[in-house]
Amino acid sequence: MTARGLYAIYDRTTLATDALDRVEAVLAGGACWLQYRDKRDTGIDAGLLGELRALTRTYGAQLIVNDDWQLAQAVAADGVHMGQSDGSVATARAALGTGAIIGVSCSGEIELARRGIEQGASYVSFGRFFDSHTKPDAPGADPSVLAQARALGVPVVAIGGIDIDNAGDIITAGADLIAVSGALFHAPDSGAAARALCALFEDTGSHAGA
Ligand SMILES: Cc1ncc(COP(=O)(O)OP(=O)(O)O)c(N)n1
Ligand SMILES: Cc1ncsc1CCOP(=O)(O)O
Repeated sequence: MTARGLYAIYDRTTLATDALDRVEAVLAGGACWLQYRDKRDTGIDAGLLGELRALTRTYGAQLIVNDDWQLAQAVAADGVHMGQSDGSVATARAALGTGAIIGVSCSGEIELARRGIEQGASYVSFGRFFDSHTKPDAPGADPSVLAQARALGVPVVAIGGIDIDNAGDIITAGADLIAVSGALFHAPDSGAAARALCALFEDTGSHAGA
């Protein structure tokens, strides 16, 4: 499993339609992980999740469900992303098993990352690093936390307002994966945006402190 590259956040909340053509373009453009995030109160769209599962399999990408490990299990996703108020990481790990990807939100706090890993998290996510239209009220983080987090021994994810102009700096600062929503799914050409972000990983081989 690749744990370096583009982690696409498919935020159904901010899209007017399913935009599955954009999902496919982003996966064809090289995204290695895709997260399903939906903060609407419209109930679970099993058909949509089935489409995401099929598309990620076609392109060899990992499917991650935000917030809800039971839903991740029900749709045979590869993992779950858990915020600090989404329940126990240890419980999710026990239910999903050792092979599941489990991520935890750490804002800008290395101590949250340590605690998440102790409980079974397999990656840690920091941010928001820049202004985000998707989640404007997310707490901010300083990029220096990414270099610190590399010592923890799990993939380090960066999120929040990342786009083609700032992603290189965030990768250089220590991110293994850049989690991106708006700059992919609200771009004029989602496939071109994905290809450009993925290409940064070829150009940016080394990390701060590595
Ligand atoms: C990769 C990644 N990192 C952080 C978040 C934020 O998750 P959470 O804290 O659960 O907040 P919401 O996304 O639920 O608003 C994420 N989704 N993905
Ligand atoms: C879910 C989330 N958590 C912190 S920032 C963010 C939004 C990411 O989306 P964008 O790439 O559009 O800022």
